[in-house]
Amino acid sequence: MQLKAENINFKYTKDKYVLRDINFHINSGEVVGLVAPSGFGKTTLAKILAGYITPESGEVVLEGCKREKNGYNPVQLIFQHPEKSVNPKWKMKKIINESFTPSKELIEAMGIKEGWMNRWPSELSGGELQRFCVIRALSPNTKFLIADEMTTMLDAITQAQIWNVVLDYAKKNDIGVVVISHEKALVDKICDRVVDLEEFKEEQKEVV
Ligand SMILES: Nc1ncnc2c1ncn2[C@@H]1O[C@H](COP(=O)(O)OP(=O)(O)OP(=O)(O)O)[C@@H](O)[C@H]1O
Repeated sequence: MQLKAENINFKYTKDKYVLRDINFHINSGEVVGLVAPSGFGKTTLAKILAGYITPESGEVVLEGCKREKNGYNPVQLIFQHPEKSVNPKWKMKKIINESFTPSKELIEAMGIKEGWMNRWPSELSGGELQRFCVIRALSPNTKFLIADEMTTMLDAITQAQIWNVVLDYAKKNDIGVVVISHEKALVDKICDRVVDLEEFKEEQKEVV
């Protein structure tokens, strides 16, 4: 299976392209880094790959898998700030079971404590909450995972624990993982290959 973005052009405002003729692909089971300086459009490309926003031109193709319009999204996106991606009016028990029931082993490996299940999102730390958001994205129907600065706000131990679980799960389930991070050491350590958006820089020009 392959997730592919071809000749992507996108702009938020009419006078400046954020993405210009961008090509990107990832195969099942691959771990691919997506790097570039701040503001280069990494998050924008992540949202396009996940189908959250539509490019002005170009195409995103998910080869070998059908995307249901109102069904589960096989391309899951995890953001840096977990508090923005959970319903504050739901308790953690409901949040973690939103799309599937994760196994006890997975919950334990992620370091989630039983006592957290009855809490509201506002009663957990950022690292505790992010563990829920990561597990929630590891459904059997997930084919690709886009981790957009997923562990940037967390301490080194929590970061390592979460990545160990994600990479182990991805390997066992043949999931492709896109790693968006400013942490070069992390990208170099876990990625099979790295795509640098800066290499497309020459083509990201102001529209006259
Ligand atoms: N909703 C929006 N409306 C207008 N401009 C936006 C919007 N979202 C992002 N931008 C702009 O688009 C550009 C790319 O933003 P994006 O978040 O994709 O970059 P990034 O490479 O992920 O940055 P960072 O590494 O800082 O997270 C930035 O100049 C940003 O200001």
